Amino acid sequence: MKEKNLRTDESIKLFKPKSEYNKHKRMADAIPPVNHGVACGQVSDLKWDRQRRLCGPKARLTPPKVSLYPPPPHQERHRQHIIDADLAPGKASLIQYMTTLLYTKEGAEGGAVITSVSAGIKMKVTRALTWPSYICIKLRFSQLSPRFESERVNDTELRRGKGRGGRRQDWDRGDRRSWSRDGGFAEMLSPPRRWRWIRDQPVSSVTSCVRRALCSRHHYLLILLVLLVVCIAIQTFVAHQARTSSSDKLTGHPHLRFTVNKQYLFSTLQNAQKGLHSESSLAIKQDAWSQRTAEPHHQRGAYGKASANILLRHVDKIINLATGVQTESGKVSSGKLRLSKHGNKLGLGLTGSFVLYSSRNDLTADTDKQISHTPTPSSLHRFHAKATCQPKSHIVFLKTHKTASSTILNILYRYGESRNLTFALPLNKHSQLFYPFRFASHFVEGVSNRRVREFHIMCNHMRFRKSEVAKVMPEDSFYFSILRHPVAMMESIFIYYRSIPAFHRAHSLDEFLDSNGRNYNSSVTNNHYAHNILAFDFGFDNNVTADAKDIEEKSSLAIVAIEREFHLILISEYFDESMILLKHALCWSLEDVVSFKLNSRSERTRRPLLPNTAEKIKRWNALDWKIYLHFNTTFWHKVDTLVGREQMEREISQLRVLQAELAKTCLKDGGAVDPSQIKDAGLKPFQYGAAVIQGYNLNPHIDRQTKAKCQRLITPELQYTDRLYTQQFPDLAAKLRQATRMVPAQRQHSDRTGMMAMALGREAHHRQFKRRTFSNQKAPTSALLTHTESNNRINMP
Ligand SMILES: Nc1ncnc2c1ncn2[C@@H]1O[C@H](COP(=O)(O)OS(=O)(=O)O)[C@@H](OP(=O)(O)O)[C@H]1O
Repeated sequence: MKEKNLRTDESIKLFKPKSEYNKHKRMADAIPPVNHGVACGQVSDLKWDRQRRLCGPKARLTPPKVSLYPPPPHQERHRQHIIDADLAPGKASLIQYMTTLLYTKEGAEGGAVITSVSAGIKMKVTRALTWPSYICIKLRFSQLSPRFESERVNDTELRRGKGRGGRRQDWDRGDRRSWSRDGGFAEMLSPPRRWRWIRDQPVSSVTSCVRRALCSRHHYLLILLVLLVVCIAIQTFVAHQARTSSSDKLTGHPHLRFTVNKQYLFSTLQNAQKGLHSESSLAIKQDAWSQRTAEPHHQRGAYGKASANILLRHVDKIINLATGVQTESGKVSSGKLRLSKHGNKLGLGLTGSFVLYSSRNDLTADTDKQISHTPTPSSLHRFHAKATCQPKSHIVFLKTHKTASSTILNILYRYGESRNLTFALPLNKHSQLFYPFRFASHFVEGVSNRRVREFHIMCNHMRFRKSEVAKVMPEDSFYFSILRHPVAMMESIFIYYRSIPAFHRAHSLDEFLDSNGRNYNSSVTNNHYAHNILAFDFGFDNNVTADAKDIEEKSSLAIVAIEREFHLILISEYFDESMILLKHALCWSLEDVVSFKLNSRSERTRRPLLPNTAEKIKRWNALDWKIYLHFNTTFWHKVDTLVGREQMEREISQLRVLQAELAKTCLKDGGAVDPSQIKDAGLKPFQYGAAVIQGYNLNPHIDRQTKAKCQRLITPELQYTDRLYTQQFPDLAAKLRQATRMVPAQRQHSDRTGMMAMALGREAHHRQFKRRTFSNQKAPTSALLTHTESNNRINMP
C-alpha cells in the first residue's frame, strides 16, 4: 500500500459557452456552500492502465470506472459528508472523474483543483491514498463564487499545473472525450479550441477499427503478425523474381534480345527466313552443346543429322516469331525470344545481346536450301552471330581423385572468393563432403541450420548423388567434372594410397594387378581407391572387371547417367584445352582459368610402367577405362563445336604466356619444389602415403597486393578450404578452434605439419557429428572412423 500526499498545485479549470453556463449555474446553486469528505473508488478495469501505456497517452480508450465505494472503516466518519454533499448529479461524476484522474496519474502525485461552472462547484483534493486498484481521496469542495460569472465562458481552457504530473496535460487532452460517456458533468469536458477539430472529425469506422486494433494487445500482435507475413511474402516474391532473372541471365532460360532492322526483317515471311539464318546459328551452337551432353554416343555423322533437326525446329520458331511480329505491321523493331529449356540445357551463358550481322547478301530466299544445309562443326563458326554471355556462378564440380582436381578446385576457390560467392563447404570444417559416403545435402555447412540462403559453388570431394546435390545447389547450376587416363591415375593412386588394405601386401603395382583381385576385398574400408575409382566417385558400383558379363551394360548406364547429369567432362591429359573449354562454357575470362599445377608428386615418387602393366590396369579398371574412352571422344567434339581447333590453339598459347608471366612474378624458384624446401608452413601441401607432394615458395620481392594474389594461386586445398570456411562461418570456425585446443596433448604431439592440429580438432567435432549424421547409413563403424580420418587426411590407411 502506498500513500501519497497531494499537492494542490495541479489545477484544472473548465468553462463552457455562456448559454449553458446559466443552466449549470442554477444547478450549482443547489449545492451546499462548503463541504468536504472522503471518496473512495474501486478501479473496475485494471487492464486499462496497461493498455494506456501500450497505446500512449492520446489513445482513445474507454477509461476505467472508479465506482464510488463507502470509505474504509477508518475513514467511516467522513462518509456522511460525501452522502450529504452528493446533491447534484454532476458532482458524483466529478468525484468519479477526480478519483480516476488521480488514480491513473501514476500515483496521483499532483494535487488537483477542479472548478466546474456547470456543476457550480470547486473541488480541491487535499490527500489521496492509492492502492493497485483502489483509491481514496480526501477532498474539499465549495460553491462557486460569483466572480466566475465574469470570466470568459465561451471557451474551454486547460491549464497544466506545476505538479510532477509529467505528461498529464497530453493525457488529459487525449482522453477527455472518453469522459463524455459519463454524461452530465463530463459533457463539459470538451477540448480546448486547438484540439476541437479533432473532436469534430467524424470517426470513421476504419479509423476506429484501426484505433481499436492498435490499442488492444491481441489485435496489435495480430497486426504485427500479418505485417510479418506480408513482409516475408514480399521478400520471397522479390527473391524469386531476382532469382528468375538471374537464372535467365545465367542460362536458365535466356531471353535473346534481337536488334533487328525492321526494314529488313520480319516485314515479310521472306525476311523471317533471313532471320532464321542468324537465329539458327545461335540455336545450333547451343543445341550442339546439349546434343553433346544429352546423347550418350556422339559420332560426327550423327552430329550433322542432329544439327539439321535443330535447324528444322528453329525454322518453326522463327516463322512463328516473324508472323507474330508481322501482325504488328512493322511497328516492332526488336523481339524477345525465349529459348526452349532443352536448347539451353548446357547453360552456356548465352544470355546477353545477340547482335545479328545478317545482311541481304548472306541470306538465301530459299528456306529448304537452308534446311538441307548440314553444318559441320567447323562451319558453325562461319555463322554471323556474335554472342556476349554472362559469366556463370552457379557451379557444381565433382572433384574426382588424382585427376588434377585440386588445381581446378583452386581456380574455383579463387573465382568465388574474389566475387564474394558462397561455397557449399563440408560440415564442421571438413575438407571433403564426407567421402566416401554418397552425398547427402546435410553434409554441407549451412544447409541444416539454414544459415546460407544461396550456394554458388560446390567443389569438394564427394561421392556424387545428383538428387541430393540438387537440393543444395540452384537449378541452373553448371555441372562439370574431370577424368584422367586410368593407367596414369592408377600409378598415382598406388603411390598416394599405398597403405590401403588392398595395396598392403603388394610390393609393386604389377604384383597387385597380377594377384587377380585376391588382395582386393571390396567390403574393406578405403579399398574403393584401388578399383574403378572414377566410377565410384560418380556414384556407381565400382566392383566390375573386364570379364564381368554386364560390363557393357554397366558402362553404358554410367555413361548415359554422366551425360545426363553433367554439362561438361574435362580430361586431365588435356588440362590446358580443358581450361579453355571451361572458360567458354562458363563465359569466364582467360585470367579466371589460369593456374599452377597443384598436388603434383615429385619425380622421385613416380614409377614408370611397363606396357603390359598398362593393359592390366585397363582390364582391372575396365569400367573407368570405358568411361574415359567415351568422354575423351566427346571432349574433342566439344572442342570443335564450342571453340574450334584454331581458336583453341590461340587461346592455349595465350594461357601459357599468362601462366609463365605469373610464375615469373609469383614464384621464388620459378616452379614447384619439394615440401622440405617450402618456407611457409601454411603453403605446404598435405603429405600422404609414399608420395612426395610438391608445393611452391612465394617470390619475396613482390608488393602486398601481388603477394595476396600469388598466395591464392599456390594455397593448397586444405588450407584454402579452411580459410573459406572461416570467412563464411566465423562463429562456427571459432567454436571449432576452441574444440581443437581441447584435443588431448598426446595427439597433438604427432602433429608434424601445421594442418595437423586443425584436422585433429575437426576430428573431435566430427566424432560427435558422425553419431548423428551417419546413424541411418549402413556403414560399418570402422568405415566411419576411417572416413573421418580420411576426411582430415590424417590417418588415411
Ligand atoms: N595442371 C595439371 N595438369 C596435369 N596434371 C595435373 C595438373 N595439376 C595437377 N595435376 C596432377 O593431378 C594429380 C593430383 O590430382 P588431384 O589434385 O585430383 O589429387 S587429389 O585427389 O585431390 O588428392 C597429380 O598427379 P600425380 O603427380 O601423378 O600424382 C598432379 O600432378
